[in-house]
Amino acid sequence: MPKPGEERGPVPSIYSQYTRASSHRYKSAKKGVPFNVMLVGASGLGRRTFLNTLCERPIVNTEINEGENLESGVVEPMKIQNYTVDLEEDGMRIMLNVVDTPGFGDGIDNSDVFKEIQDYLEYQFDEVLEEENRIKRNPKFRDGRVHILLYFITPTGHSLRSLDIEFMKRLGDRVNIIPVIGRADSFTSEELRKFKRRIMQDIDYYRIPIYMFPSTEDDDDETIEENNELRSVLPFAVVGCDEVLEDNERPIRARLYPWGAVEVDNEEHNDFDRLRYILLNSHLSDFRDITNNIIYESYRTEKLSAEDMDEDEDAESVSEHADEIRESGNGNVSLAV
Ligand SMILES: Nc1nc2c(ncn2[C@@H]2O[C@H](COP(=O)(O)OP(=O)(O)OP(=O)(O)O)[C@@H](O)[C@H]2O)c(=O)[nH]1
Repeated sequence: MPKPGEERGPVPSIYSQYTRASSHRYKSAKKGVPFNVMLVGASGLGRRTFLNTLCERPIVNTEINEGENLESGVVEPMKIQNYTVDLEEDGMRIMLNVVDTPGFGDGIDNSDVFKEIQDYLEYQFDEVLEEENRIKRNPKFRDGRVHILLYFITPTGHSLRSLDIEFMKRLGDRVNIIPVIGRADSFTSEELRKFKRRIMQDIDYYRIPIYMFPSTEDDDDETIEENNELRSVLPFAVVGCDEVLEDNERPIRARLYPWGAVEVDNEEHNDFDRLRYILLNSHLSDFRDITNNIIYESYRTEKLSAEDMDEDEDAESVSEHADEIRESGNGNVSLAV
């Protein structure tokens, strides 16, 4: 078996079926595009600060520390919290719904937490499936399918933890996952480069199906080049900050340290700006299309085939039962199925 970092074949991926179904950007800007993002990661990695930074307003009060009970040894169960906010990006209205998961990974056994998130994702698919099967559609139906899950990796400088590997492996075929290094200002440039490389080696070695900026045959050179470039940035190293500083009359979002400032929107300091752009602008339609055309479709096929199989098994056992009765000499059989 090859070691992490050694060459392996391509990761079997849901994205191999991907053909870009729509144009790169939504032009129907006025109506608004619903976009659902999930944030998952251990406590204290800056998920909630990231949410405020992304939305450029205080959506969640980061003064309240969701993970504060950890220090006293009390492990609170994970919560699933929704935040909705209307954003405007480049003339396009985005109805953003962010699903946060405070308490993720705080326990010793996290299998219940994985299941809870999986159930949440699948419940959204089931809701759509039910809606599609209705004779009369509900005009107010809200599609809650999660288009992208940002998975926050702890900035250890080592490799992925088994929690990260198990989680992303388990849910990679239910949602587009982008790994993100939280609190990335804890690294020097060289440390960050090595840490990123190590994580991508693990992702490759453990065959974790993350969103790898797939290109299709129909893509133009510019899109292919852009995707190649973004792939090389993975995982995105982000810094979050609620504070805005006025510097030479230009507002700057920065974390201030005795030795200097880390600017949130400065590409040389971290990848926040790039990630924000792909989420709310360049790749928003891809995330939605892949969710609808590949991930949801494969869930739907899986679910309907399982139901068909259950029905076939029921029918088979009824017919076997009927055969038994016939063989036992009672010819008048009437069975309710
Ligand atoms: N150094 C550094 N600290 C950060 C960053 N983002 C947030 N923090 C700080 O980290 C602490 C936790 O931030 P939160 O945003 O509440 O983290 P969380 O992941 O939501 O964690 P819980 O609230 O425990 O669920 C706060 O003190 C933040 O100010 C960052 O990019 N770099």
